[in-house]
Amino acid sequence: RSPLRALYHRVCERVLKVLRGKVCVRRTHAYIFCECTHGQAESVLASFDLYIKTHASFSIGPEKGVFLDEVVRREAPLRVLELGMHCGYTSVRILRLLPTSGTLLTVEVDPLTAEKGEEILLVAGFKNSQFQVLPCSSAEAISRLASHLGEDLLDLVVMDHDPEQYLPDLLALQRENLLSKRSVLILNRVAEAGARVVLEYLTTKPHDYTVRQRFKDMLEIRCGNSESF
Ligand SMILES: C[S@@+](CC[C@H](N)C(=O)[O-])C[C@H]1O[C@@H](n2cnc3c(N)ncnc32)[C@H](O)[C@@H]1O
Repeated sequence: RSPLRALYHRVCERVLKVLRGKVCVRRTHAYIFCECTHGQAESVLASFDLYIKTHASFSIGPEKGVFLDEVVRREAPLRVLELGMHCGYTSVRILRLLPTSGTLLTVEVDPLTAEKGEEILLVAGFKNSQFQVLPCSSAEAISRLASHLGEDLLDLVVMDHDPEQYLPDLLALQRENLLSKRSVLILNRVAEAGARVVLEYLTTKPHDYTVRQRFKDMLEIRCGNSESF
């Protein structure tokens, strides 16, 4: 495709995105459900990636997705908590890379979104033994988490729900003793004003948290200082 034609396509995609307006959970779900090959996680992700070119979306998208993939591959986490599932894009990315005995607990406050997101995880071919959707607020989910995890601790926590909740939820995870010195946190949308307090907090705790890497407005944070890596 010539550079001029590629530019024309990008402009058309942008225009369509603006004309179609706000993020719509039902529309996203219907598109993915119809376009993807059922049972194939990669096809579900490809459909999401196509959809977000021409529709408003909350999905982290393929670039930050690759950053997240790299962390999941490296850490091979057994217990993962995701706060803010939305339609399940990030959940599918994580689930497809988990070790066989790995499980994902994913939290979504909006009941309709939680239902539609769960359907997408099933469409992608994952089983209820691999994931659980908690249709409640992050605060409620964290207060009940110990009963889901038993003796286990969280290896990976992905926060992409409400940046104003990142700090209260991190403090709640600490209070409930759900994190270890090897836990990894991924925080998305840290450029938003609401995330400022959590970033300030992290800088006051250099022995407890280390920012390991950043991609755009997504951060990887390791619990513990760099000597414990
Ligand atoms: C930006 S979207 C997440 C997108 C997702 N990471 C992806 O890539 O598909 C944020 C989601 O978090 C949910 N949410 C917002 N506040 C929440 C809270 N306090 N607890 C749980 N979910 C919340 C919203 O309803 C929304 O679906």
